[in-house]
Amino acid sequence: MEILSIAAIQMCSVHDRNKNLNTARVLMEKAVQKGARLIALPENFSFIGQERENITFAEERETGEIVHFLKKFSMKHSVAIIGGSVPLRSSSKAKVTNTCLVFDQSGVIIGSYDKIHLFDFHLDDKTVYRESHYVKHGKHIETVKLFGHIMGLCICYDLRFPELFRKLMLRGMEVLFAPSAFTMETGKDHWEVLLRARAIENQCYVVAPAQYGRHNDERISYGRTMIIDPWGRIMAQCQDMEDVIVCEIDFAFLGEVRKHLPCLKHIRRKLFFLGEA
Ligand SMILES: O=C(O)CNC(=O)[C@H](CS)NC(=O)CCC(=O)C(=O)O
Repeated sequence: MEILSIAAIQMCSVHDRNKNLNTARVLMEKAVQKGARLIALPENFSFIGQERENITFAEERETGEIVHFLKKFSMKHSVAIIGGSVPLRSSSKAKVTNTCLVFDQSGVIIGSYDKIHLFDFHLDDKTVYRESHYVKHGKHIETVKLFGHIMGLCICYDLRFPELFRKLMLRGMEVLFAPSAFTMETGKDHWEVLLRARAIENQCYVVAPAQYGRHNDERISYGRTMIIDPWGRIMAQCQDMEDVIVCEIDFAFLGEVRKHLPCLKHIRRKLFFLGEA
């Protein structure tokens, strides 16, 4: 299939899980009405509260409540879902994994990615993030095949580590998904630049569903959910509110970009230790 309609959803998730799931459902239904065959949700769409509470809500990969919600939606509407991220139980009681689950059009989990780089950030005494205190580092990169095309996965803070995307590209990535919750402080200067750089240097589509707005007294996310083409142009961008965008991803265009500007063929793999994908 050369053209694929993909939706990216922007939410302002809060402490109330039912409310978040309802919002997600309404926005995902809008995406279906607009013709999307694949829907991507933001990081931690089901819950944003105190960091540690993620441990309380962590669920099992196959049987959890959120997992069930996504599976049911996928089956009902025959759409594939990139499930933003959800906290899943890990081998350690004190830590969860920050995991992106991928469902095919029939609701089957066909892949998952555990966030590798964790956001430990000290802006000032009011703004401190210590993700590694309650999340276990992921250890593997992940690509999945949907609609005959290769999709790469990352989450939020991962965007700052370009070696991850080189590896994904060498595995054949055509679309990168980057479910996120960038902070207002960093997002205003870095978000768009990081995403467009990833698209330009790997000549792939980038779909970046984000959290937007004030979640609680301490926390504001930057938003600006966007979909970017392999030439680095922004195809669509959410308004500053809960919103959904849908774009037609054109794999023939991706082929044209790679043919006319063959920089991926000019990589000096040995010099930069990029032998194995
Ligand atoms: O913990 C939650 O509830 C949701 N998860 C997040 O907000 C995560 C971990 S704290 N945020 C980021 O990775 C922001 C990265 C970022 O803003 C940057 O790289 O500048």
